[in-house]
Amino acid sequence: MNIVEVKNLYTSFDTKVIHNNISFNIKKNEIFGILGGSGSGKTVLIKQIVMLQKIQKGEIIFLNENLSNLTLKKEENLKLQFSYLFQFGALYSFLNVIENVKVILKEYTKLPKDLITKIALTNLNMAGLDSSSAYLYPSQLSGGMKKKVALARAIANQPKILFLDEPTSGLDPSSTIEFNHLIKKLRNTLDLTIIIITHDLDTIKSTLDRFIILKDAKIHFNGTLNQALKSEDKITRSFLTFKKDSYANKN
Ligand SMILES: Nc1ncnc2c1ncn2[C@@H]1O[C@H](COP(=O)(O)OP(=O)(O)OP(=O)(O)O)[C@@H](O)[C@H]1O
Repeated sequence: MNIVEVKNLYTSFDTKVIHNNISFNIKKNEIFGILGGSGSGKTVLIKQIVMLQKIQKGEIIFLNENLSNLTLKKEENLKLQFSYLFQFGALYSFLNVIENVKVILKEYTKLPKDLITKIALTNLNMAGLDSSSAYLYPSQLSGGMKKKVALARAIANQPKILFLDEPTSGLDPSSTIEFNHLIKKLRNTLDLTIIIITHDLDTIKSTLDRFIILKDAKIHFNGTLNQALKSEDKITRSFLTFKKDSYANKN
């Protein structure tokens, strides 16, 4: 089953074409990667799928709904089905960890306070944090812990789909590996479909089921890691190596 179908999507700003009739699908339960150099249109693409940016030409079918002709009610309904973790997914600095998670539960549910606290703690545990971190403030957390709190918040409203924009940026290699494990675990335990914008080699190699590479406003590659590893195309391969001057790392 397809969760997202992008059909002949065309996007331009002024005279610059960002997506030139691109088409691809994202399947249920996939961990799907969107790769591409800086400015290749990855964030715009995700923003169009999550209805934060207008579709200019072409179609996006999201959970069987055509985003170009949604009623307000359908749009509201769709928005309940996913979470979007922004690139610098900031926490509220004036709220402690558990309050940061509770914000979402208070907004989306009418559950009693003690149950909200229990659910928030469960979400924190699922995101790899134990209850001893629950009453710390963001300024007292490491970068990796902040990402986990943001992830706990993103899963609090029980989404079916999670969009992550460069979730491991700024993390050291071991925190990156830990975060990638967590993403896979969450996909399995919560039956999620996860869509990730990433440049991270560990994420590409260990976490993604399939990915696309955007280049020159087109889909340059669409396939699995194994298919990419067999490819002789230089650009595709540059996303699989750490070479300092590679296309993927020019950012
Ligand atoms: N609302 C907008 N108006 C005009 N131009 C825009 C708008 N949004 C994005 N762009 C331009 O579209 C291009 C693609 O932007 P986008 O943010 O999708 O790139 P990206 O692939 O996510 O890059 P990065 O990896 O650097 O985050 C960029 O040239 C950007 O300046």
